[in-house]
Amino acid sequence: MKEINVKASKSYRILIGYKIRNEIGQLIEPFKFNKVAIITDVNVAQHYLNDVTAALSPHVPTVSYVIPAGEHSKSMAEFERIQQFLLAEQLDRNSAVLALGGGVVGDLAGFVSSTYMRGIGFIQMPSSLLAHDSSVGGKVAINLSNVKNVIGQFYQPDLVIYDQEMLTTLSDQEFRSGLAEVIKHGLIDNVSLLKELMNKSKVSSHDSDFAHILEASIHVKRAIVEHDERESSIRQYLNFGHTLGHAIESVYSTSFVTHGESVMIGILFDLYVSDLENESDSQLLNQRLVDWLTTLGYKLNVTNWKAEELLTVMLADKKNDTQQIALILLRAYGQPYVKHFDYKQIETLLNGFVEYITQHPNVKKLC
Ligand SMILES: NC(=O)c1ccc[n+]([C@@H]2O[C@H](COP(=O)([O-])OP(=O)(O)OC[C@H]3O[C@@H](n4cnc5c(N)ncnc54)[C@H](O)[C@@H]3O)[C@@H](O)[C@H]2O)c1
Ligand SMILES: O=C(O)C(=O)C[C@@H](O)[C@H](O)[C@H](O)COP(=O)(O)O
Ligand SMILES: [Zn+2]
Repeated sequence: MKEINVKASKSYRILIGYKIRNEIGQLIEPFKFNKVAIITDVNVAQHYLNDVTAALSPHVPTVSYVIPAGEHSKSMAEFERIQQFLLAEQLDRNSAVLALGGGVVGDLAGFVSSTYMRGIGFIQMPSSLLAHDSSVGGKVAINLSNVKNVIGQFYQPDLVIYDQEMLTTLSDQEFRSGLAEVIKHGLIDNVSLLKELMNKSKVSSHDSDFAHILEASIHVKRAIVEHDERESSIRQYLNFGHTLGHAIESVYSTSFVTHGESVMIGILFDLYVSDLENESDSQLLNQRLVDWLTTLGYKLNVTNWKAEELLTVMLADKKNDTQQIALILLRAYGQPYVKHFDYKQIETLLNGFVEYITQHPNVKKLC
């Protein structure tokens, strides 16, 4: 079992290993919770709820609540239903919520645990690759209207338990979604991780170097969170690709686009703008990068660019200041900075990007 320690306002351990879901009972014993409510979604429940319940219940009274899978569960309605459940099950301040699932379950269950009785115990058991990002750092949230994560908190977990075996049941599309955040971490902070990834035409959880890649990616997140837990400065870099990415995720939500796939297009947009700002001959957004991402299966264009709707959503981004839209840009790989633009500038940049990406013959359309 590997261990990574996060030193934030609350310090906690991230434990990573094969089949460690079966050890969850012993692992949470030191916390002496009087009851644990497992929150999971239907897909994850089908694979892993029995195992986790069986491992927990000899150690602590355990109840479970299963939500529908998908982003629409990060809602006020689902938030309220879980709060009602905790109340009915008589959880108290010595109890804990255990999020067994991907980023949706983690964000929602984390927000519930941060608000129920003004905050109870919170254990993260990430089940998707993407959740190597979402389970670390304490951002918990739900969506409102079409704006992502607009109601939320910074609420660090007590413990993160990452059973790598659970990644083997992820679909290719969901794996690719999570890999986008790994590539993001490489681009903003760890160029040797990026180089290692770019030498591969396929990334799989069965790869011999996968554990190393996963840990390197978690370390990027850990280090940034430790430095700026509440996003007053460099934590914004973790939002690389997310200004447009979140807008794509919201505007095309009925087309089953994942978070990571949307963010990957947002990353290309941020690189496109970076190149314009840098005025250098070497292009960060280049044919090699586009070809590599296409080989990995990313679809980097959309059929019908709804520029006005995307811009409206971008205007509600949490990084904005007085209607100035923030983008995370790179001076070079591994050298991020933040720059604000007005609506008209972003509109022009987006039109230019659409023209650029549409010229690439092999680029597929996400939706
Ligand atoms: N809090 C943060 O710091 C942070 C970071 C990144 C993303 N996010 C949020 O995370 C969410 C995306 O997370 P996600 O991609 O994990 O989505 P998700 O939780 O919806 O999981 C993706 C899909 O995979 C299924 N799944 C999960 N684990 C599985 C497994 N082991 N086997 C089979 N199926 C499995 C789920 O049921 C779901 O259908 C978005 O809402 C995003 O905003 C939050
Ligand atoms: O942890 C962070 O900080 C991030 O920005 C990580 C992102 O990958 C993640 O999608 C996060 O949920 C975005 O947060 P938001 O504050 O932009 O809603
Ligand atoms: Zn993200």
